[in-house]
Amino acid sequence: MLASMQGLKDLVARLLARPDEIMLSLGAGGELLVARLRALLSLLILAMPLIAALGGAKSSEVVIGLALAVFVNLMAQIWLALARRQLRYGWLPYATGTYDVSLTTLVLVLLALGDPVAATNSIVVWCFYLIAIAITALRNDGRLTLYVSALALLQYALLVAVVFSLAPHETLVSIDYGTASIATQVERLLVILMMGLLTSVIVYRMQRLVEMSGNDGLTGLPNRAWLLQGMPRMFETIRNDGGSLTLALLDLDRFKRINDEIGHRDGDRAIRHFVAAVNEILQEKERLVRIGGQEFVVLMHCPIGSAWERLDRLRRSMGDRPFLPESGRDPQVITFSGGLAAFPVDGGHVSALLGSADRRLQLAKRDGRNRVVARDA
Ligand SMILES: Nc1nc2c(ncn2[C@@H]2O[C@H](COP(=O)(O)OP(=O)(O)OP(=O)(O)O)[C@@H](O)[C@H]2O)c(=O)[nH]1
Repeated sequence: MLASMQGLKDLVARLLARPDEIMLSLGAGGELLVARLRALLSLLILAMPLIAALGGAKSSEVVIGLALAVFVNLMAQIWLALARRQLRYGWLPYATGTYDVSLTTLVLVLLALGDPVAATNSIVVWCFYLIAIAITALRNDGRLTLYVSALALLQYALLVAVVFSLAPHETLVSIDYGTASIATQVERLLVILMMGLLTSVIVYRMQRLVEMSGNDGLTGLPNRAWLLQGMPRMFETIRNDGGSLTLALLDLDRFKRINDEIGHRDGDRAIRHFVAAVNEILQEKERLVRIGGQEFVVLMHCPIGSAWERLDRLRRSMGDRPFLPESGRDPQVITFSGGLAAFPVDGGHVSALLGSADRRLQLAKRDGRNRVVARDA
């Protein structure tokens, strides 16, 4: 019971939180997918007034239908152009979500002008509320799903209230659409609510999976997958806003020997001991990433000279904080070697920067380990 309450609290907290950069970047990809889908579906809408004309609809209805279809296509192209700019516009998913829901309401209002029951009993148009909510799952943002669901509930409830209070009682029976009943409308509102809750759970689950695939189980640190996804964005921010970035590649020295001496379990704890020490020197927005067994990357927002000074100070301090194995074996001093590379001087993309840092790490190892190298020999 306590565990399920905790799970629920976690779900709500996560849905209301701002997604991190990786999640937002995946969401921007989802926004582009939605925009492409919308553009494709809008083309199909163009065919509807033409089919209606062939079926003998009134010319005024065909003209209104055609004008609406052209408007929908124009908007779809505008949303597509904006979505192509990826993360540039944080408000875009909210604008497109509002548009999708409001367009559905608008079409229902237009239907209501001809036949009030069409607004309350139409199945096809009403389903677009559910589609608008479902496609928010592709944006990886719980706040967006909650917002679009609440908007759909509110707009549809208002529409129904207006139809029932303004339309004369005898018009609430239609040959084409049947009878408008309050009970059916309450059911429809419940279905919208259920779709909102279901989509929220899908977003929560997707966020958890993305997080798990980008995190290391032993230390909880981001992993190589996270690094490869997150770094291009970090480069872009530095190119646009300025600032310094130094990548440090750190590798524990002779860790095989330490493992042999204290055992694998204590070896794991020694890795966490090292991670805690590095975390202490990190400043805001700097990240430590575990890219391999005993290999780590530190992303530091400072010039390479100060990065070297900070890491070398850490290296020297490791002797003052030996690791105490649980097995009762002798305390172990954990040392590391490091290679540093500055963006963009030593590399303008991930593999070039990692390559420069690795070259310098190998120099540190070759020169006896327990040292940090920031220049090629
Ligand atoms: N306990 C533990 N050991 C690990 C983990 N990942 C890698 N290792 C060990 O780390 C050791 C790395 O050994 P090597 O690559 O030979 O390097 P090294 O002994 O550190 O020597 P140098 O890097 O040359 O200083 C291996 O014995 C791995 O088993 C882990 O998650 N836990």
